[in-house]
Amino acid sequence: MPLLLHVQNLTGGYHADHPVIHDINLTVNSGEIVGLIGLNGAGKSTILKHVLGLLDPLAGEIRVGGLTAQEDPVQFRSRIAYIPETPKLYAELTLREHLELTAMVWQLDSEAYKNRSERLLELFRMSDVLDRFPNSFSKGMQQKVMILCAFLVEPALFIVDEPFVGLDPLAIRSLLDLLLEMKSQGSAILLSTHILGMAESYCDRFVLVNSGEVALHGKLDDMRRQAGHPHDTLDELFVRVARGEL
Ligand SMILES: Nc1ncnc2c1ncn2[C@@H]1O[C@H](COP(=O)(O)OP(=O)(O)OP(=O)(O)O)[C@@H](O)[C@H]1O
Repeated sequence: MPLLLHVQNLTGGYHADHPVIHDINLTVNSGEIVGLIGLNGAGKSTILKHVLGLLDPLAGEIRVGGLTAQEDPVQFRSRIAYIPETPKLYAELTLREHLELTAMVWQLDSEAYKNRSERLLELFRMSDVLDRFPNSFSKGMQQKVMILCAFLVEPALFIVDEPFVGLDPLAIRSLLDLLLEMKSQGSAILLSTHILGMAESYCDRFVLVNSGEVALHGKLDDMRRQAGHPHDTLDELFVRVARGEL
């Protein structure tokens, strides 16, 4: 499996004199879902912001398909679609215009746009609100706009930050099915979530961060071995790390 995302010795944060993540190493291969998990404030979103190129590393390096954001910001960014924790929408654009703008920026051809958008709108039951403005949408519907835009692009790398909050069970199922579909088509997916049962079922590997550092990583069995608790669930390992037992 080709290496898609390579984060090497990343130290970073919001102020040069106050790093909040330290010496982070993680990889995501093509065709793989990696779960990024940790307590509130552990540093997950900060890692994701660095991967997206929204923050500059204080030390270390991030490569997507072999390229850093500094070498070629446009190419770097074009390989990534991001589903943020909180929907970020344009109040003055309808759902249709959000989709059209996304297609334009990512230079989708009209056939791919038509096929993908029709399927996604139907899957997430949003066809009827195509010409409405998102500020009239519920929170879950707003989250769906972000999801539709990301899956429209079908990028090499998906960055997904706590996407399940506010979604109804049908939408959660559709999102998980789509992530599995993208994975089988060769996309790499880095998924941050607090829903550990879901992470355990869907992720191939994990990176468990605690206080800005990687505490455990690998497949569930690797982490059990690192922790010395061969029968733990992901949830039990998480609690041990959070309590400072490991
Ligand atoms: N915009 C910001 N400016 C300064 N510090 C920040 C900012 N955002 C987050 N932090 C700090 O960075 C640290 C890591 O926060 P981060 O948002 O990465 O955690 P998280 O693991 O994503 O948490 P959560 O599960 O609550 O989303 C925390 O100490 C937080 O206070």
